[in-house]
Amino acid sequence: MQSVIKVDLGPQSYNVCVRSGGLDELGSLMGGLNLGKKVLLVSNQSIFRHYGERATAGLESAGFQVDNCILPPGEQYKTLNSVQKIYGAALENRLERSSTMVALGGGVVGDMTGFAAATWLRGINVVQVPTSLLAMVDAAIGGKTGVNHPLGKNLIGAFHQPRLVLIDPDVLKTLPAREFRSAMAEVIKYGVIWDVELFEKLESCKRLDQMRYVKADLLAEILSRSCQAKADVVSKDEKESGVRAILNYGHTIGHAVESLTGYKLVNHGEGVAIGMVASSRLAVELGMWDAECDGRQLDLLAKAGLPTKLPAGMDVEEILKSLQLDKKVQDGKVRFVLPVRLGEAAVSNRVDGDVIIQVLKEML
Ligand SMILES: NC(=O)c1ccc[n+]([C@@H]2O[C@H](COP(=O)([O-])OP(=O)(O)OC[C@H]3O[C@@H](n4cnc5c(N)ncnc54)[C@H](O)[C@@H]3O)[C@@H](O)[C@H]2O)c1
Ligand SMILES: O=C(O)C(=O)C[C@@H](O)[C@H](O)[C@H](O)COP(=O)(O)O
Ligand SMILES: [Zn+2]
Repeated sequence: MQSVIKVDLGPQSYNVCVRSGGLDELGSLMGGLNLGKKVLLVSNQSIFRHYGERATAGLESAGFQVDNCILPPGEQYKTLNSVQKIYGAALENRLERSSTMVALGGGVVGDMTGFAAATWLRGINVVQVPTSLLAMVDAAIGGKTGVNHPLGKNLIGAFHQPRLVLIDPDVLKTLPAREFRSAMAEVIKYGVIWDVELFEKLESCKRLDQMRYVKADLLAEILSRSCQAKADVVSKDEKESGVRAILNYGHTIGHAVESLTGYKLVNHGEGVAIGMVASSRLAVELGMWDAECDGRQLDLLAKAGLPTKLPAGMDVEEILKSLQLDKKVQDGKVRFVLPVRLGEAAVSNRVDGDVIIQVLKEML
């Protein structure tokens, strides 16, 4: 599998390179990009155990001087405290303004490394080497970086575009099944908001809950269509002043569920799946989207093995409070991304609290 997708942002443009076995070529691909000599490779313990040696060897053979910073795995560590550890490693290894941080990992490593790179010395280079399907199709592309606040998801962050995104799909062979399922939420998201053909392809696949049931050609198509959708949207609106907000479909309620469950019980993709079910129902209530499409989305999420109900015991009033921390809130009013028709979504501020409560109660 080999393809290149361009994120078109004028002088800040970069490529998303999809290459089987590409991990070994990390150094040579970075070699032509004027990225300085020093590299800080940031990863987590389990990913580094699998892939750290190969990434380091490739970088060193291309002439880079490599140090590393290994963090504990898990969304609960997506904190300023972990970023402080990256700063510590940057200081210890004397990273310079021309140096580069390389994120080798899932979205958690990617978001934190991107944020550390955005802020260290007021901004140094970052290269994203996503290892989870979710990070490949979404998190590594587009330059949103950041960490969680104990009360809210991604409340601290910056836009900082990578210089290169290198996807080696071969590393997915070690990805746990639950993480494959979570990523399918973001893939289905692209189908609903942007790419109706992708949605229909997913519908035609019998099993979507584990990678081994998905044919290699469909997996390749899922990967490239998703990266293309993300690149298209980001290229139109880098900093979410318009159309980019649709990438937040399912995230308003999803983020609330993630943070209220302590970033442990429900992972990102699962939160997004729950949020997509809720947003779709809200859109039906508002007469914006038909019940048949709502049903098709629900079936697809269920087929992918994703949750479609709120976790037991969740307090609807607490969710409502948490929604106020969403970054799309404008003049104190929560705004939702709602589907309009398959392949199209829009931001709405017409959703009243009582309808949200009704929909959430039905999802308990
Ligand atoms: N910046 C963005 O645009 C954006 C987009 C989507 C999601 N995100 C963020 O990404 C995060 C979720 O990302 P995620 O789902 O990758 O979670 P994650 O980074 O926690 O990775 C999930 C788990 O899979 C493991 N893992 C990753 N790759 C592996 C591999 N190849 N082999 C074995 N294990 C592997 C990780 O160690 C971790 O335990 C959330 O914090 C979310 O907010 C950001
Ligand atoms: O790239 C975007 O824009 C997105 O919204 C993609 C989302 O999948 C992603 O989870 C993002 O981190 C959410 O951003 P936030 O601004 O709601 O924190
Ligand atoms: Zn997301």
